[in-house]
Amino acid sequence: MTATQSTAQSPARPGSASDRRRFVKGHGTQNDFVILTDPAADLELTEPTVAALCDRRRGIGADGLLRVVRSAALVERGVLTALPDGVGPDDWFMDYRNADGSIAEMCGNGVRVFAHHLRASGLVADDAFTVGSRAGARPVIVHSHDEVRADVTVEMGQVRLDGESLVRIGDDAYRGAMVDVGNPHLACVVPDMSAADLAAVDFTAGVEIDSQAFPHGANVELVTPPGPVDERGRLPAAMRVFERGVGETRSCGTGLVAAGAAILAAGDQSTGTLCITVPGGRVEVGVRTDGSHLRGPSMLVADGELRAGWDRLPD
Ligand SMILES: N[C@@H](CCC[C@H](N)C(=O)O)C(=O)O
Repeated sequence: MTATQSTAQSPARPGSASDRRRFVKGHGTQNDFVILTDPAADLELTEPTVAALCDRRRGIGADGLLRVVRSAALVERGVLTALPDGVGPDDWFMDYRNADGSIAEMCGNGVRVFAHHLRASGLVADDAFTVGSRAGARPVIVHSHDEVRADVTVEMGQVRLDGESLVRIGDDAYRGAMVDVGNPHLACVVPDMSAADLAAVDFTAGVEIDSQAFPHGANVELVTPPGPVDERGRLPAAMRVFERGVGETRSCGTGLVAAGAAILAAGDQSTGTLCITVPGGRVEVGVRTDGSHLRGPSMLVADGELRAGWDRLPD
């Protein structure tokens, strides 16, 4: 990862190359991220570099990378051609990359962890603020936080359902709703599927979507039909996810919202609140006619510093 001139031997000063090698590791319901704070977009995040950093053997290991950067800096550096809808030049921008190095428009769990990091590091002093993403502005509320834990709601924007498609997983085919939550999803509510059936699905048998329906790929969710509403009026369900650019992850925030919308649509409803369990925990999803929200935990588990030249292969 090149960050202008290396200052490997000098002490860290704000904005120095050494600062830009500092990272935080965090997760939202075990969807895990490496966070790099790079306000002026000095880092050159190439696909191979991000993939190496997210690799669980060669690098730190994560489902994705979150670069913390000022929105205006991404435009100045040509990473973005223009500010996305509703994003101001001074907003902190979540520059999200999947573990394979590819860019994705949005990451719901990522926004929770990103907001927690901004708040815990003092980069933001309020509990309510806006995070920029390629899918547009994402307002957040940090209900509570300390250095390690937070409870965060993200306003996830409009959910769009647009027809149906199929996915093959091994020898089985599942039909699902094509859902746009800023990024593409195929959310399959599988009739009669129990939580035990869901746990037994083998994603390693191969996951094949229709590339004509999803020319840019898609994230795939398998979801149980909902149970009876809980004491807070929320529909409970369980979900597993196979993410574009990553593989199976233990949670996916945009996928949870897509699953929520698909569950409601399967019951001929377009609005409602759900409590969805994933392998990494549980979150609340709300779908309204004018938007949606995701509420759940964030954990920041470690701070560290990459060594200069970490990404150079041995001779
Ligand atoms: N884990 C994320 C989604 C990350 C992006 C996704 N893999 C894609 O390529 O669209 C989430 O929490 O939403």
